Amino acid sequence: MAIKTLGAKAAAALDQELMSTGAFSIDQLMELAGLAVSQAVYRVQPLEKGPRILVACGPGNNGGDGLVAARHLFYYGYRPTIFYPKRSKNELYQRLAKQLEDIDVPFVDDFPTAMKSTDHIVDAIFGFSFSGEVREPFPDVIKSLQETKIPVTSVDAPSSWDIENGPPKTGLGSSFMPTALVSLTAPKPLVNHFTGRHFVGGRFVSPSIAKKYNFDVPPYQGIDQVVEIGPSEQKL
Ligand SMILES: NC(=O)C1=CN([C@@H]2O[C@H](COP(=O)(O)OP(=O)(O)OC[C@H]3O[C@@H](n4cnc5c(N)ncnc54)[C@H](O)[C@@H]3O)[C@@H](O)[C@H]2O)[C@H](O)CC1
Ligand SMILES: [K+]
Repeated sequence: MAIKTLGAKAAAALDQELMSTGAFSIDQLMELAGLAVSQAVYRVQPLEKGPRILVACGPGNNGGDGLVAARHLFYYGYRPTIFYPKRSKNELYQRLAKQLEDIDVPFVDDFPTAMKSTDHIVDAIFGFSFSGEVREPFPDVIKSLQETKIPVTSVDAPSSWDIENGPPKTGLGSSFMPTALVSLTAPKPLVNHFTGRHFVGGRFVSPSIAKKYNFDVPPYQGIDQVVEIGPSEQKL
């Protein structure tokens, strides 16, 4: 089965549709997206492989997914730490951060130092609204992600990759290949350049919406919020 992809504009339109005619709130979508990410991390980084998870959060909804995933991971028994250098004033993100502070999940300012004592990294910096050159304060973070040997799970997109065209041809991000990627709702065209473990999550898309946007709802099993897509299915 070949997987169909969803471009950046279509992904944003689909999000809007879920929140308008679909009657979902952003909180609901983000909670389900973050839950899916936490389940993918549980598979890539089982607790016995090390419980310390550093979650790098960007300023938008991709970062919000990271905050939600960190909370679920805490309740699974992991020890998350949050790097969240550009905190949004939006009330939703403030509540997500407070929920983590209330369970004593640490927020750190120094990413390279935090990397020295983690077993896994979640890249929730940029998702489908990323474009152009990476701006401050994130270039150093992307550089660290592309150089590290610590496994990285990226949320929706490897941060710094172009949503349609994948990694930059040269320079920052050009050799960033995360261990795992969790595509939310549907894979974006960048997956054609991705060679790691690929999960699809976001088990809230109705059959009619999937049909309208011309992608397949993956075969979720049981109570799973993610499906791992095999290499043969990656090829378009
Ligand atoms: N469909 C779903 O299943 C859901 C997906 N969700 C997640 O939401 C993101 C998309 O969120 P959005 O807020 O639109 O944008 P991003 O988080 O990707 O980034 C926007 C943020 O980043 C800044 N920015 C953009 N480009 C740059 C740059 N070159 N340098 C620095 N900063 C940049 C921009 O200014 C914004 O502040 C999607 O991928 C999913 O992860 C939702 O949770 C809902 C359900
Ligand atoms: K990301």
